[in-house]
Amino acid sequence: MSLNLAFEKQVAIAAVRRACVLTASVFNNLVKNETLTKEDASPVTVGDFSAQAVINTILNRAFPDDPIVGEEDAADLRAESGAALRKRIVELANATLTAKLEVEEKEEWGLGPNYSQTTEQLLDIIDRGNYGGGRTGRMWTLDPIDGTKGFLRGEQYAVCLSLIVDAQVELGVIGCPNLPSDPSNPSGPRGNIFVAVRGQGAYQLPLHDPLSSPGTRLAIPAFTPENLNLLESVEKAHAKLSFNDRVAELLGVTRPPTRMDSQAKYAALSRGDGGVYLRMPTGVGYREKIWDHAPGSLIVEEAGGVVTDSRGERLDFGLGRTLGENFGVVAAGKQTHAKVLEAVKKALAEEKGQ
Ligand SMILES: Nc1ncnc2c1ncn2[C@@H]1O[C@H](COP(=O)(O)O)[C@@H](O)[C@H]1OP(=O)(O)O
Ligand SMILES: [Mg+2]
Ligand SMILES: [Mg+2]
Ligand SMILES: [Mg+2]
Repeated sequence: MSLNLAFEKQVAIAAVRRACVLTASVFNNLVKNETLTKEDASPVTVGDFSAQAVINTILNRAFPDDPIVGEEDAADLRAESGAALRKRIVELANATLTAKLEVEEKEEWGLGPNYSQTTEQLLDIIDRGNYGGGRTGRMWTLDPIDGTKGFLRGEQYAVCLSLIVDAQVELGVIGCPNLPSDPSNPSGPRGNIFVAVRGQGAYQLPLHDPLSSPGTRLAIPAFTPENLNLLESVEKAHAKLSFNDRVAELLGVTRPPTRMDSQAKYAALSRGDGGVYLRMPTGVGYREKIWDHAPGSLIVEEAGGVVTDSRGERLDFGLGRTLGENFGVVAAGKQTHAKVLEAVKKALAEEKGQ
């Protein structure tokens, strides 16, 4: 049975939209113009912390009892050495929170000109993201900037928020400020929000139009080997790309992979802009974090896809802040997924035989 999460969805979209405006301005002011000196913090750190402060403020006001599993914590900001960074983050978070209300937003969420926060309040609110996760109850997951390397390159990154209830993702929202609205027109308008509520479908909305809900419904198309391609990380340290090449070969894929940073890969897959998202561990013991997969996996499922690990098992969001032992991620449309899983198992067996 689908939960009625209309209010949660409205709040989550508004929170992600505000954070996307913030991160885009950090990029334009601090990254592109290189106004941060070497002694200053990295722009991505400024963006991460202030975006988490903004989203946590809104969640805390709208859902005061809900815990949040967020990527960042304020320990470094509280240190004496964090003074310059702290000042920048407070300025940026307050500028974002006090901006005028959009039609779908409410003052009760701590938004608008009357809601400037103190430094202490903002540090505490960043630390509202320190929940350890678990199997029962409601919790939000937040990655304020996912794909930090892509963010710095001016390429893909994502602001990622989800609501998990009893270890099942029920709501997912991903903001992709740099993703083209129409994949067939890559130089056309950019900036989209992807949203899904379990049982209610997945949708794409333009980032800059707060009245655009519900948006365009997404459905993963069927693929043949000729038009199939893989979505994968840009960063070699994040996934085993040589393994992907072997799987593509086994599947008879001839198109080159699409390399893209962040959970924008799940968004791209959900609209058929790439047929498989394959992310196998590099073997260094890295554990995937729940905030890196929760919203994306629901959006793909609601677009008609299947998301499992390399054993064919569902991702387990009830183990804490991570997904536990890393068996990789295989995401694709229903028909494609079964074939990809078979190829993945074959490639794994080949590796073992070597
Ligand atoms: N060693 C690693 N292996 C896999 N993923 C990693 C590793 N280090 C960081 N990440 C995370 O991988 C995700 C990006 O993957 P991709 O390269 O596919 O876009 C990010 O969430 C990034 O964290 P962060 O959110 O801090 O950028
Ligand atoms: Mg991330
Ligand atoms: Mg991040
Ligand atoms: Mg990070």
